[in-house]
Amino acid sequence: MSLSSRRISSPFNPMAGVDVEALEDQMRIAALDGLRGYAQDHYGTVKQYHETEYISKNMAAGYQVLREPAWNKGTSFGPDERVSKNLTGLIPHVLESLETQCMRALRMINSRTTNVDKYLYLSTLKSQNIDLFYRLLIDNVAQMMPLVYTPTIGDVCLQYSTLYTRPEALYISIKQRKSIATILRNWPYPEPSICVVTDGSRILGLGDLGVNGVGIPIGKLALYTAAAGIHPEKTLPIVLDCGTANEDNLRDPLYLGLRTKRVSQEVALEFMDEFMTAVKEVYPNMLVQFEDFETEKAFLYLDRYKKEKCFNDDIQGTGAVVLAGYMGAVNLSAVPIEDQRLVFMGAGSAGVGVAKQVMAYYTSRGMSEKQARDKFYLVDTKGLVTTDRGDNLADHKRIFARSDNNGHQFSTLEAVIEYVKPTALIGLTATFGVFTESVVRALKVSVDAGGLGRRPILFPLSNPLTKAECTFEQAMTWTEGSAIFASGSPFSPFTTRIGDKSVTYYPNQGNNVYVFPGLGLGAILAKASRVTDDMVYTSAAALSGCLNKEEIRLGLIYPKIERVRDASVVVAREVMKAARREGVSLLPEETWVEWEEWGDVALTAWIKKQVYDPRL
Ligand SMILES: NC(=O)C1=CN([C@@H]2O[C@H](COP(=O)(O)OP(=O)(O)OC[C@H]3O[C@@H](n4cnc5c(N)ncnc54)[C@H](O)[C@@H]3O)[C@@H](O)[C@H]2O)C=CC1
Ligand SMILES: CC(=O)C(=O)O
Ligand SMILES: [Mg+2]
Repeated sequence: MSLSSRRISSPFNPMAGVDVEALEDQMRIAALDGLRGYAQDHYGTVKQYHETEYISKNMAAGYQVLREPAWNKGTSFGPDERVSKNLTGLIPHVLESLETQCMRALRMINSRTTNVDKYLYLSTLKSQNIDLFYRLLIDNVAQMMPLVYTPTIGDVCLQYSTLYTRPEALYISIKQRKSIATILRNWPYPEPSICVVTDGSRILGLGDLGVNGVGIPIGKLALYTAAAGIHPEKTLPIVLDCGTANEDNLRDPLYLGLRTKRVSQEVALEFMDEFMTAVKEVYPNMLVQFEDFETEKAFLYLDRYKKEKCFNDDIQGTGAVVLAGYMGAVNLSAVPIEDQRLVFMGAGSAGVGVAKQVMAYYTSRGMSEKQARDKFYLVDTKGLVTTDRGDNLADHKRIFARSDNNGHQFSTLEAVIEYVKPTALIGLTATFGVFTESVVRALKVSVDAGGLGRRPILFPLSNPLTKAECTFEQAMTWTEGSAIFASGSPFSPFTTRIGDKSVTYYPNQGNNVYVFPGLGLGAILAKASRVTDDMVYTSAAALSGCLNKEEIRLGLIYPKIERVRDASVVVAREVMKAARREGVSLLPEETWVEWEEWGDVALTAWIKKQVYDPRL
């Protein structure tokens, strides 16, 4: 037996044959078990002895400046600042531009072999130098966004118990429900403008991840800053810990959340009421984005708090972004909008949210609600959603339940396609591969039957990539390149040979990142007292008009991701105007009168002046 295994081999030793390392591991865990519990293991109020004090940037000096990520400029501190802040000698003598620092960071990222490692590097950078992190993200958004957001963030959430090194959010456990206001006040940056909150119950398509879902609010808020320029100090990620149904997490000794089953919906609702009350008390102007709550809670909270300053990204943000893409796709498809028949695979928060937005578009074009609803066929795990299917339909599905099926039920997607002959297929199931070859080919056949040159709309929108209903390559291969394609997470372009020619197809990313940053920015800048349906709808219409000539030439339906910041400004501007129309903007009337005189160009310029754009 090798010495290095540290297995005790002497026959006289009572520990003979014992693997010491394994034993030490067990002992470590046992020791931890003794400690394991919660800092505050009761439901009482936490006493706070003093208010959080915000240190002023101008007062800080030396190491304190370098350690505060919002103040640290690394090697870009100029000579005067180095003197006034006592930094001389604490950093290398060289003076570098932000761009040079970005080059170093890029080189580091490119040297890492896994995406999670790249994420970890970026996350460390964010905790050291916020301006550098955001400059890098903004200038390299196509490369960085998949690292800080879907798909990598999905892996990060799955491994969060192990990857955790430092807090980046507020963690509010249901055990601390009497202290929510105190916890909110402990956030180190004053007066946040926007929070993204989840209870981790449906993280992307990965299910219930409990507090490990916190990566999603962190990632979404990084995009609020990168894609819309909301100042990073004004963003607040929050995870509400209500327990989890995730057995892997419950078993993992490193899991950071409550080690209990998820509390009942009734208790979760009381907790949510307390949370929303505390938010109103502590940060009355803060916009709340609900994110990745499981279906029933998502709809319930959106309805319950509709008079508050909040919106649900999965229902409304996704609805708006897919509507925007659909508007463009209809034009490319050569199928008149009246002839479009849409099959939705997945009838949850996103599926129904999208169907409702598209329906609003139809009714805005003069169709009656019934005529509009007739265009939609929703499918869930039990098949086509019908009024007489025999199960107890969840409330959110009822509006789209078909009653024209003459008693027939359709339990598979193939059967639905055969029956409906759709022109568009939208996937929001969180299930990889449900758009099989036969499904996609059947979609193409039903579209081809309508006439030459018609193109199917195919949106496998589930996240992350491991949950996509089909890949881009599959979509292009099975439709001979004719599908108008959008996916939730980014696919690479696909190049193939047709005869002796090489042809490259370009995918679209149909992700709510094209909407929520601009919607949030618009609501904040307009000082909207709430987010109305019209503001959400307007965000879709605004986004659909954002394509430039090159994007139109390439047959895209969304702006390239490199232009997401331009799109967000347009979305924000139109959302602001919608807030005014709807009477929810609390800006003084004179301001609006002035803007109306100036027009869109001036309002756009004003928005651009308000936003964060790290340049030293
Ligand atoms: N691209 C984007 O911007 C967005 C994408 N999503 C993605 O959409 C997916 C679903 O999200 P939610 O609607 O919030 O989840 P959900 O849990 O509310 O809904 C899922 C729906 O899919 C159905 N379903 C599941 N497996 C199925 C199968 N094999 N066949 C037919 N139906 C099936 C369920 O019955 C349910 O109706 C997730 O993967 C999420 O990441 C969500 C929001 C935005
Ligand atoms: C993109 C997003 O919000 C989701 O997949 O849940
Ligand atoms: Mg989401």
